[in-house]
Amino acid sequence: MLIPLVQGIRKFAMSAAQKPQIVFVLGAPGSGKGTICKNIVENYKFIHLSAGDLLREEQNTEGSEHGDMIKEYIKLGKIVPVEITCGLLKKAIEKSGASRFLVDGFPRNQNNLDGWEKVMSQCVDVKFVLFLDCSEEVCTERCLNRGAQGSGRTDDNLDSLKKRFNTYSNETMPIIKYYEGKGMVERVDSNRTLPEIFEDIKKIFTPFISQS
Ligand SMILES: Nc1ncnc2c1ncn2[C@@H]1O[C@H](COP(=O)(O)OP(=O)(O)OP(=O)(O)O)[C@@H](O)[C@H]1O
Ligand SMILES: Nc1ccn([C@@H]2O[C@H](COP(=O)(O)O)[C@@H](O)[C@H]2O)c(=O)n1
Repeated sequence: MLIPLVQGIRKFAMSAAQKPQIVFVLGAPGSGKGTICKNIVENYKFIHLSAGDLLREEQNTEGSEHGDMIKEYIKLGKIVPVEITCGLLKKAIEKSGASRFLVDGFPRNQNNLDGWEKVMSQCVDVKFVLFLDCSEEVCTERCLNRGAQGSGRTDDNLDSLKKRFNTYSNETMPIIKYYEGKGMVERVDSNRTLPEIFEDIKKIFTPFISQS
């Protein structure tokens, strides 16, 4: 049975001023989402929630009814149904009780977005999308290096990466464009070195924190 998303929603209902603030972090596989989120957490008061990490954790949880399905989806670079992913995110947000979250790798497709809006839009405040824009060539090299360095990920190989990039272009880019249309995207060129990227991150997050 899928995790019931509405479970506990009453407990989670809050006044507008108290709603947790969410920044979505999107970009191609290997664009640096996890690395840059870590840097943001070190410098600003955010909790980092990676949808991919939560799914990998669920996949490895003994007795999980979704484990086998998640394993298959990850290897094929396919997007897991939102009931599972949003359920994991919601549970982590509620459990943390923090006020600011970086939600990394979500929403990845229209199903993710619809499921999130249905269940979360009343309880949280999505502030903007941090879009890490990076070429496929650079991203592929980074993921293959990560695999060679022993990431242990089943999808850091050329075959899975091709599929992950197809999913990114066909399903995730339209979501980024949707948020762009709403004037909610902060784009950072993440082909560059980490110090260069962190300079841009500072320019986005310092004013955001001081205004919010
Ligand atoms: N700007 C950068 N320059 C060089 N290497 C980088 C840079 N950013 C990230 N890396 C390295 O590239 C690899 C992928 O980075 P990271 O895991 O942060 O990407 P990601 O977008 O979270 O990937 P995924 O979507 O596959 O989980 C890591 O090994 C990381 O150390
Ligand atoms: N919203 C999401 C996020 C991730 N997945 C699956 O996990 C894989 C790895 O994600 P990373 O963010 O760690 O690269 C991804 O390719 C998907 O299979 C998902 O289904 N939904």
